[in-house]
Amino acid sequence: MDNVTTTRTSTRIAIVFHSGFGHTRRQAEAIEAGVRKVEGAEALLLPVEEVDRHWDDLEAAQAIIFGTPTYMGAASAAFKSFAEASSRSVMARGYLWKDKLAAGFTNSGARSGDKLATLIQLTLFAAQHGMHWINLDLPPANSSAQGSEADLNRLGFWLGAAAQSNTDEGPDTAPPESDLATARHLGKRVAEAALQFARGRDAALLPA
Ligand SMILES: Cc1cc2nc3c(=O)[nH]c(=O)nc-3n(C[C@H](O)[C@H](O)[C@H](O)COP(=O)(O)O)c2cc1C
Repeated sequence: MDNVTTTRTSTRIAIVFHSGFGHTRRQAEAIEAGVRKVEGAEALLLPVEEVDRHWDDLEAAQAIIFGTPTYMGAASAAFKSFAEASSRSVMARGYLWKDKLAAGFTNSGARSGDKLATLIQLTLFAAQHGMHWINLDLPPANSSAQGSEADLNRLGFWLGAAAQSNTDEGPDTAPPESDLATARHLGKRVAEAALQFARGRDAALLPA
């Protein structure tokens, strides 16, 4: 049974992710929920294990949001495998992702957990494909006496959405709601930007 879900509308946002134990999948599903909030946006939730049957669907997307757990201070081996496969299936066939929008998210056991290294890795991956990176656009929170664990962007990242899952909790309770809300924010932001780009491109193609 195919594990891919889609919602039908016009501008497609693909979410390509790996999750070894289900925590990063929760974050990916929150990103998808954020995309679905935007009228005119279509979400494609795609585990890296199924990418081989969906390269064409990725080519048809206006934006691709990349997600991976942070393992050993970097993207997981399964995500890296997908990234390397894109060299043959996307770059070598004519830089098929050039000028698409890109964004990223990661989840780990520790609060920092060296997640920034993973987000930078995702940014470089997108840049190698000639994509335009969309950042998180949320002020860093939980950094004052008034702050709390319930704050959006409680972990204080700028480059993408971060989540932290206690290592003794399963994906039913981790990551916490604040990190899922942060992920929903990123999904919505990317979908809005993708619609702006798509409409701008359409307008630019009209005769003057
Ligand atoms: C091989 C391995 C390496 C890990 N390395 C890190 C790490 O560098 N930093 C960290 O904070 N957590 C690390 N963790 C913890 C995971 O990031 C954490 O359990 C995460 O929630 C797993 O997400 P998943 O359920 O989507 O696989 C590691 C876990 C594994 C299995």
